[in-house]
Amino acid sequence: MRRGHKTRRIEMKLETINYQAHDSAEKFVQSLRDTGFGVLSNHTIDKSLVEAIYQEWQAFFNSPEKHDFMFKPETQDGFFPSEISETAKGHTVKDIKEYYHVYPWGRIPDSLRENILTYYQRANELAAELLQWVETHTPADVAVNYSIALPKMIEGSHKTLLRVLHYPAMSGDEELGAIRAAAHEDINLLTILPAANEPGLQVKTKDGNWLDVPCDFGNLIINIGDMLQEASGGYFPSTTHRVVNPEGADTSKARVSLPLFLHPKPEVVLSSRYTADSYLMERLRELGVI
Ligand SMILES: O=C(O)CCC(=O)C(=O)O
Ligand SMILES: [Fe+2]
Repeated sequence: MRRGHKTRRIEMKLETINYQAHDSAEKFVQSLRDTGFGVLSNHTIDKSLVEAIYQEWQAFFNSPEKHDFMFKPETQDGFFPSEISETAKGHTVKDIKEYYHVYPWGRIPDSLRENILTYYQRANELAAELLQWVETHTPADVAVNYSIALPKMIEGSHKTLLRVLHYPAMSGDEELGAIRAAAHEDINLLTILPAANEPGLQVKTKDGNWLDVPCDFGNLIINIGDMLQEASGGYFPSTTHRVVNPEGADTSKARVSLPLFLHPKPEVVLSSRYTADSYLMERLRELGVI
């Protein structure tokens, strides 16, 4: 799947919302409701910290040291090489990516600890605030179904996952049909993602077109995952997205990105059908990573 069909910009547009504006909460939640995505500028996450993380982790992925941190299937922390990385739900070809799962309790290379854990903490603080925005702007008839307040669901959670993703430069012998990240939905409540160092992220609109997500460096991209869709009875849509391959001169460029997947504590009730734990286990089995 190459970038064959043109991205159209008509029916839907992702507005960038100024975090500092007086009506930012309302606008942000409206954007999540309409598109599954919200893009924030002027937020509290330091650009230079993100830049430093991109650089030092790119060097880590280019070094053989990564193999000393091979992930453990029981705990899911550590390095996931491209040979075993995800195949998106409903797809057969693996994504062209490798990644590292950072948990504060997990293994992290010493030289990378400080920046990544600082980021983990700051991004989680902002995330709690954004979940409060969502809570405040959820209609009462939807909010009655939240088993506890949304920010409470992630408070003290050991499951929230920071993934450092490395999409290598294209080698030319990628598997036919493989892309950097095939179309998928995220599993968790919300995903917080600083704009990556290269473009490629696209979101699927209601009428099936692919739209580029604004990727100005310094933007923060937030999207709804399946757990929030489940907890809100479908009011907040978990929107399909993907990362397309670069073309032309850009094929020689690697891409690094840093999604934080907010996961509730395992015992949190999402709906009459699922707890956070039962939901996650079902999805990880489908992904073939457990
Ligand atoms: O790399 C990106 O920009 C997005 C990655 C993503 O969607 C994911 O890992 O779930
Ligand atoms: Fe995703």
